[in-house]
Amino acid sequence: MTYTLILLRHGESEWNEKNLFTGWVDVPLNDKGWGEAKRGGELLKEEGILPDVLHTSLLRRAIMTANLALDAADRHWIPVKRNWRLNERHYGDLQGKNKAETLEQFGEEKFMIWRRSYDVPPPEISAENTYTQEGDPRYAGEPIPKTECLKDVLERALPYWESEVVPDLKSGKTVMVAAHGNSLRAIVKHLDDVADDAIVGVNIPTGIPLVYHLDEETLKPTNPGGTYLDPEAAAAAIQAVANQGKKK
Ligand SMILES: O=C(O)[C@@H](CO)OP(=O)(O)O
Repeated sequence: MTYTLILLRHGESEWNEKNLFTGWVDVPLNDKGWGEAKRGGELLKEEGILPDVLHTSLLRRAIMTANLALDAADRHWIPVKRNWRLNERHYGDLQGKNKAETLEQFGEEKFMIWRRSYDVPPPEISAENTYTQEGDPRYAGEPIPKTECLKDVLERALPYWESEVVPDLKSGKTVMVAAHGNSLRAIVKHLDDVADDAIVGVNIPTGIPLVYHLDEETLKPTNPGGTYLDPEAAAAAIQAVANQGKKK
């Protein structure tokens, strides 16, 4: 027997469109993102892969994507758990900065290390930065990072995975996790045992459900890498995410 897990990255956001580093900044979906989210839900319905429980981050682009997708799949009524541990990677001082301009300013090597390396975080955000999350009530009593590398994201996402997601999977529920490019890369790294230096090449497209079937004993995928419900669209979108530094 296998358990079913659906990973869904939020649809395109206003800052994805503007090519800005986003991180914990709570930006809304754009019109394209709304469409992607609905389409994601339609794909779930067409394939008959229907979530029984939803886990989301505390950011509206993931929350709205899940709402729109579940509505399209007639699963708007399922229980929801939200947690900051599923938030996007905190992008430190890069939050709000243009990706192409950052690449130009610092060069491709540093840009790629900050963006995709496993264990090198971008520079820390200062308390005066407009895009700090200090004082945001949704994080009251929680440690707000000043920056994070993917390793940090994995270390804070894993306790939530183990304590909240795994029990839902083990109870036989089809679990949907609606989150972000880098928090989902962390989960994919964990599931697929992706090596630290290979995770640099993993990009997650917006709004296309990625379905994993997990062995009931090991919780490891019987379909390594997962299965995108629209593989053609996913391949094109993965390339677009990889190229993001290159467009203004
Ligand atoms: O800006 C961000 O927060 C993330 C996801 O959109 O970007 P990147 O793909 O560059 O890590």
